[in-house]
Amino acid sequence: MVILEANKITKVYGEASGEGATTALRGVSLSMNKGDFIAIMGPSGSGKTTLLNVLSGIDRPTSGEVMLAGHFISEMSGDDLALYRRRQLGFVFQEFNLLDSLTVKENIMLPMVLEHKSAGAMEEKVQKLARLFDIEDILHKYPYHISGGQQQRTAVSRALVNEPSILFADEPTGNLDSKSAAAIMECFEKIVRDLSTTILLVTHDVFAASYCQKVVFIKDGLIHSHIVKKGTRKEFLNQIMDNLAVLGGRTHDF
Ligand SMILES: Nc1ncnc2c1ncn2[C@@H]1O[C@H](COP(=O)(O)OP(=O)(O)OP(=O)(O)O)[C@@H](O)[C@H]1O
Repeated sequence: MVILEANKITKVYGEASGEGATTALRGVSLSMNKGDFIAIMGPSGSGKTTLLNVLSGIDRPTSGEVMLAGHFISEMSGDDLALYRRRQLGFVFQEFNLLDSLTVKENIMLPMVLEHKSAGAMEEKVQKLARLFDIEDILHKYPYHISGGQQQRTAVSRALVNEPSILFADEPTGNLDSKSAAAIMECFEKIVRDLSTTILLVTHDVFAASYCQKVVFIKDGLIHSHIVKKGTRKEFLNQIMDNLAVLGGRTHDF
């Protein structure tokens, strides 16, 4: 089942004919099926975040179409799109973006509260996600009393609470130590395997990308190449490094 279909996406920031115009995407096409787990990698400034923002309706393409779960989001009005994003899409960012005045449990429930779900349904959902992400013991705590890894696992639970068609993650391990990063990526693997969640993530982190099924490399606003995991995660990690070396740029650009 096709979840995401992007066709010849371009994105120009500023007046297209003006002096300050920047062409961030030059005709990107991408397709994802239910249960796909894909990372986008590329040098700094290659257009990764722009692509994620356009595919998820945070930003609009200059030209091209984006279809998400059967809807052409590039044609939706602002209000419809905002509602669609809230109901159908999940987001995780480098900054955990939790509300400090709410407990872990209340943070996770928030998207369900906005949808006026019943108390029983919310409780059941929170318990299920808390078990899955090993945060059952901290549900009553506030974000500033838990670790970065626990905050990100809370943020992922919140992103999944309304059962989104797809989860978009921009540098989800960017603020985490390697152990917490591994925990998050293992959570992603688990939800892809057990719940058939569809995940698209942007990352500089080769280790994080090695958990994905496929890595798409972009350079100068165009898809340069892609690789699909066939062997072990370690083998895939080495393959990703080789591809990044071919892509060019300094190692710390990735
Ligand atoms: N709001 C904006 N206005 C103008 N130009 C922008 C804007 N956002 C991004 N750009 C430009 O578009 C290009 C692609 O940027 P983008 O942030 O998508 O790259 P990236 O691959 O995510 O980079 P990084 O890895 O450094 O986060 C860059 O040249 C950037 O300077």
